[in-house]
Amino acid sequence: MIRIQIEKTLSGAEGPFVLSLDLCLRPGSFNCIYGPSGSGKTTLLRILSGLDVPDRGFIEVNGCRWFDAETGINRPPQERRVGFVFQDYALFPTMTVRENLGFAQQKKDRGKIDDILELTGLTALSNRLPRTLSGGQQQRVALARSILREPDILLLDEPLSALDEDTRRRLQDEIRNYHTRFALTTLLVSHDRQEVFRLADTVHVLERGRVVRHGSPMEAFLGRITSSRFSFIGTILSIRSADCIHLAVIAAGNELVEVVLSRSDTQTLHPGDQVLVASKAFNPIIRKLQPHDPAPPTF
Ligand SMILES: Nc1ncnc2c1ncn2[C@@H]1O[C@H](COP(=O)(O)OP(=O)(O)OP(=O)(O)O)[C@@H](O)[C@H]1O
Repeated sequence: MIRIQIEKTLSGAEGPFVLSLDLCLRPGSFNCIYGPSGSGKTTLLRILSGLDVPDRGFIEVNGCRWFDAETGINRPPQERRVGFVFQDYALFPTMTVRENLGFAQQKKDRGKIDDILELTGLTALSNRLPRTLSGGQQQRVALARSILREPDILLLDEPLSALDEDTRRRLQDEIRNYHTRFALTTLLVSHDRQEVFRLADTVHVLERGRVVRHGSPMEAFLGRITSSRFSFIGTILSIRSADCIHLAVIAAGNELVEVVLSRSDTQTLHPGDQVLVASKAFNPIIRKLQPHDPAPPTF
């Protein structure tokens, strides 16, 4: 169990505010911190990894205090078993893939590196330098490196946000597989609701340093546990008028859909807005796609 009870005053763009958290992460759980820019998400990850220090509180990992403001305990980063994956990969540019992985190990264990290279599909790339790899391949190396450390907690700070949609999806599946296979306790920071839905068991919605909602992604984002309604979250790409109606083109994952807007919607909605598209009377026909099926049409 990981218990985090901390406070830290931060200097926000609109003045100081307090990052004040009381979180309990179950072993093997996949947790997400979701919130707007500047709400304190990265600071939490920095505090957990020992790169930043809270003003008050404690962090306890599997019964061991990593930080305790009262007793003065503050384990340095190298004594915390943390795997940290950033958006920008943070690989050593002059080291090969294998050397990057070897650097993460305290006791060099070539067999284990071979296993993880195999598992992450990196064996054929093991002697390449990071700059010769695609973004997705580099991030796979960063993930492999963080798993090799056998972390008590895996911290993922918007790890996929620089990648294209297809690569993101593939790596989301891989992250979830590694999380399960290595029985990791994972804390993901993400801006992306679809990513949170795909990956997280529990989401904490952070606003100006405080958790304003938490629960399953369904509970936290939609305020309900189950529903027969059809709904998805997407981003408005454009709004146009055709004859007497207004139409919004909305991107949901890789798909584009066109939705009719009411006149009042056109005054409050703008391109770039994230929206929930829902239909109460939805009676879909559903069929499993086969490998030989053509790609579904986009509208
Ligand atoms: N050590 C610190 N002391 C005081 N203020 C800080 C410190 N570290 C970060 N801040 C401020 O706290 C606020 C939150 O920063 P943080 O990077 O945690 O936000 P975030 O939610 O991760 O944002 P983004 O999504 O844009 O990365 C920012 O205004 C930042 O300038």
